[in-house]
Amino acid sequence: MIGFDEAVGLIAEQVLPLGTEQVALAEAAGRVLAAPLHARSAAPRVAVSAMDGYAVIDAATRPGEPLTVVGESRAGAGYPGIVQPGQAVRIFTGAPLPAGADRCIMQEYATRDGEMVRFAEGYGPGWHVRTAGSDFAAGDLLLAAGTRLNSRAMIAAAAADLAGVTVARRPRVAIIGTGDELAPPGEAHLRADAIPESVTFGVSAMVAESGAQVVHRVIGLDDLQALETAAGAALEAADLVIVTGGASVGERDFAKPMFVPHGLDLVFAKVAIKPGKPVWLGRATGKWVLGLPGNPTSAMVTARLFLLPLLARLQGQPVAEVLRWRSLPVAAPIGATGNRETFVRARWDEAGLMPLGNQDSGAQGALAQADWLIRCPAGLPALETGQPVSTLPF
Ligand SMILES: Nc1nc2c(c(=O)[nH]1)N[C@H]1C(S)=C(S)[C@@H](COP(=O)(O)OP(=O)(O)OC[C@H]3O[C@@H](n4cnc5c(N)ncnc54)[C@H](O)[C@@H]3O)O[C@H]1N2
Ligand code: MOO
Repeated sequence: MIGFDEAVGLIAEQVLPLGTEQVALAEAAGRVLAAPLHARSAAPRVAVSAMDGYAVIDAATRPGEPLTVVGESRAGAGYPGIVQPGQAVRIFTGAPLPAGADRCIMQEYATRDGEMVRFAEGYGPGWHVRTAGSDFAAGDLLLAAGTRLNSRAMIAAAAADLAGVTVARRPRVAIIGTGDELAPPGEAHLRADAIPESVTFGVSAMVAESGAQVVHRVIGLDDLQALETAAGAALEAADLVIVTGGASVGERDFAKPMFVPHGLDLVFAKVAIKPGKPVWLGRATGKWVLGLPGNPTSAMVTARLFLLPLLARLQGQPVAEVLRWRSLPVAAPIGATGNRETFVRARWDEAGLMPLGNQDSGAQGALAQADWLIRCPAGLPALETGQPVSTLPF
């Protein structure tokens, strides 16, 4: 059995990016950039107005003194002439500042009388001009390689005036849930001894949230021969196969045996953590195989701690991208930690970081509340309210 840091270290070291592809910007949301993204042109490309009002020459403008309005500048159609002393140009937010003008005065300060306009005292100190390149210059690095294109990053990528981007190939993921007791949600109540299959739903959601693609999802009975066949099909379809359940030591725990005929080569099996000790990682037919324990809370905690780093590496990101530990004060006492490093489930409420009352590794209801993990090293004495703990968003 190895420790948590050692297991993550093996993922960081051994899992390599899958490769890259070019995609249209419209298809790029959620993907990870595989190359740095530089701006094609400056933003704004020319000086523009930040307000609706009038473009003027500051040195030739005084409160109360009328100016002649000689034209208009709209976003998309600037004023073609050069503003002269005694002149103003009607201008709108985002419109190019006319040549000659250096200031925009908000229309709230303007009194218009036919072709003439006058401004009230107090229109300063803002000049309301966004100078060319004040956001970024042509060639500026806007997004580093490894950045996930979230909603904010998509704005920057589009503003760079690029039609397409180079991104990491999306990992194809197959998920196999195992267990004779599992029934599709909605059908478990129809059969004695059945329970609703929940774990692959949570794992699929996590895969999708991390930019990968679930290409194959099956539930297998505890029958080794059938599971071996299912393993073969999953390995064929995917870059990563996740198998849930059957990770423990019972006679019907087939998660590892089902991959043995496919040449399973283990990277680690069992990690000294609670929950999730039976988690394991291996390779078969050149693909990655991650085994998660069947207990739903154990499955989701180990998915957070090992699946996300694995998917990050496959998409060219460092594991630190998804394991950003943050020190926060705990809002209630935590009992002493046993001999396994423990990841306590917590939620953020009005008092702050609150450990959940239900820490059962089979919990499903409490999982929905658990939006933080608290990392407690093995042998840690009991903690009092207010003590700092190492945390990770769950
Ligand atoms: N003698 C020992 N027993 C157990 C040990 C051990 O070291 N010695 N480890 C325990 C730990 S820790 C865990 S975690 C579990 C892991 O067990 P498995 O990965 O073999 O999981 P299963 O036995 O298949 O299932 C456990 C539990 O979870 C339910 N389950 C499984 N899959 C799903 C699913 N897709 N959706 C909903 N629920 C699922 C299953 O019905 C069981 O209740 O082993 C301990 N035992
Ligand atoms: O470690 Mo198991 O994951 O406690 O239930």
